[in-house]
Amino acid sequence: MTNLGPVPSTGSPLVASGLTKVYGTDHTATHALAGVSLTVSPGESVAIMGPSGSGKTTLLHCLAGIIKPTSGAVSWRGEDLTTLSEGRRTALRRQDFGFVFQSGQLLPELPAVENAALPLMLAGVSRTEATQVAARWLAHLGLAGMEQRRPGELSGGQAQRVAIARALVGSPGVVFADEPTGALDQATGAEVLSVLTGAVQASGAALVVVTHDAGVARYCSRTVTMRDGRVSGEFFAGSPAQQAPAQTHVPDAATRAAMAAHPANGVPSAAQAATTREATR
Ligand SMILES: Nc1ncnc2c1ncn2[C@@H]1O[C@H](COP(=O)(O)OP(=O)(O)OP(=O)(O)O)[C@@H](O)[C@H]1O
Repeated sequence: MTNLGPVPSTGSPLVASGLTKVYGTDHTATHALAGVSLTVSPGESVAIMGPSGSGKTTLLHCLAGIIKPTSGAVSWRGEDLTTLSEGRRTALRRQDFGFVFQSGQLLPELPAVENAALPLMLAGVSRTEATQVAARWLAHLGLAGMEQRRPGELSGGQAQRVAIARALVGSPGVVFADEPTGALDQATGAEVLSVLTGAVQASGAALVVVTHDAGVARYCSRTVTMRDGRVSGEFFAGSPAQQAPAQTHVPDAATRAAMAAHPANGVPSAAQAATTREATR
């Protein structure tokens, strides 16, 4: 489980069906999800976009088993996350999923390599082995020589690379990223997205990324747009939205913005991503 290297994208998809989520009750009720069905296949990268309040983070949290939907199911490797106990969901999240958030997720007192190694140590891997694997991921992500730096001694982009390493050390089936570039300037954000998608692809995991950044479509195999708690559009890398098997066929503003940012030649390979990293260093 601790080898670093390409892993075949096999296994079962993550399947959400008929998700609804209502926060609060009666007059305070917010219908954050109003019936969302989504399948994330092994190895694919899905960007979730849409206006503020459209339900993107709520969807991500339901898919990842962080919160339970009000109704609907999330099927993963033969289990329905929505029916599991809190303890079992926590264990499954640690074992099968990786997470990258906007910022603030690293422990300030730990060096980069130990921050990246944490999921393995929590899973019972020895400190020596865990830090070796983490160091290999840090090197793969362009941070060789920075293993002993604490988060306060890293730039925002470097800190996000440590967070990406941490999300990947445990060989997760799915990596969930919520606004991973939200705290970064545009150039650094693009670089981090390139690193994130390239590394997740190299690991064989699937990626679900919530973002406001239309440029993210450049790096993902599929973009799903949301509005008012529903999927409002969907398109695939290299395909015009009109040809995609979308749930709604009229692309909304977020879809059009993402399409406009999409290059004609589709998703960059891991090698291209690495080239981008080299070029931007
Ligand atoms: N814990 C909560 N309690 C009550 N309402 C919530 C809670 N979390 C989210 N909401 C509401 O649910 C709706 C969807 O929120 P969500 O955070 O999923 O949207 P989003 O698309 O991710 O927004 P943003 O882009 O601003 O982060 C919003 O109206 C929000 O105010």
